[in-house]
Amino acid sequence: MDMQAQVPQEKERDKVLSVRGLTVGFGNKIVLDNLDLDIYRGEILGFVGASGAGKSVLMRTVLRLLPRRSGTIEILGSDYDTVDERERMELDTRLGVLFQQGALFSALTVKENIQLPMREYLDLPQWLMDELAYLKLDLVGLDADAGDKYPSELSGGMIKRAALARAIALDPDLVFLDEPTSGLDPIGAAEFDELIARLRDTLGLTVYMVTHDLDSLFSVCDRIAVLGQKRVLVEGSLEDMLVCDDPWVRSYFRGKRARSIPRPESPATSGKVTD
Ligand SMILES: Nc1ncnc2c1ncn2[C@@H]1O[C@H](COP(=O)(O)OP(=O)(O)OP(=O)(O)O)[C@@H](O)[C@H]1O
Repeated sequence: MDMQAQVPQEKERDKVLSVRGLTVGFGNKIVLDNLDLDIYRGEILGFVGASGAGKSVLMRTVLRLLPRRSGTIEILGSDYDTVDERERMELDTRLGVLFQQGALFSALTVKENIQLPMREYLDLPQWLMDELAYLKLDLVGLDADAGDKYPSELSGGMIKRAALARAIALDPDLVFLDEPTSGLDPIGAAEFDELIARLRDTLGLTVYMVTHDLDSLFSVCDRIAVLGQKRVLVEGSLEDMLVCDDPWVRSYFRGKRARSIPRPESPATSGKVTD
């Protein structure tokens, strides 16, 4: 038998999220119109776009926090609309989220915040949830002591790390990070970027990162998608962004702010601008 014939020459990359024809609006205002987006396993996707373009709306819609007018959303190959309630809960556990302000509950300790998703979705004894919470704290570079503190007792950087620990509480496949480095000083932001890259490497996480932070885009993102004109206007590598002729992309990646950031050696092909 010809074994060669059984091995696909080019296996399609594993999609963790696939959005097709997504339209979202509020009243008369359409924010996203017929948008398509894929995220592949193990990548860090940086998602950028002008303020008000709809980055948060897209993230919240994918998380089912906002209704959509049309379109399909597949998580790990399953369509939310066609699975039953049990499978939907299972899919929810495969996603982790870090909202922009950290969004920890102020009346709960860090450990209790991390354990919230465990209480909601799993049925585990307290001692095991404690062990897991300490494991997550360690993974995000926080000491065990931080577990007993309240959010108000933490620095901004520690709050981000604690919120990340909660986002990975259920060992998700895909984490959504909404401007994770906003409010951090450049060193804190660079350390947080390194942490995200490390978690991707050690846990095999896939990361969807909404960001305005050019340093993050230049240092940790494998692929960049730009939201504009109510859809994904252009997607590709950083090199693709640097040679893209769209005016917003050009001023964002090649404007004054970007000048001090080291450029890759050789820009490759032009970014894929979608119709
Ligand atoms: N719940 C809502 N009701 C009505 N309009 C909304 C709602 N949420 C968002 N919008 C509108 O949708 C548009 C996109 O908002 P969104 O917050 O997604 O932008 P963004 O790209 O995340 O911006 P930024 O970078 O400033 O955070 C804005 O015009 C906003 O006013």
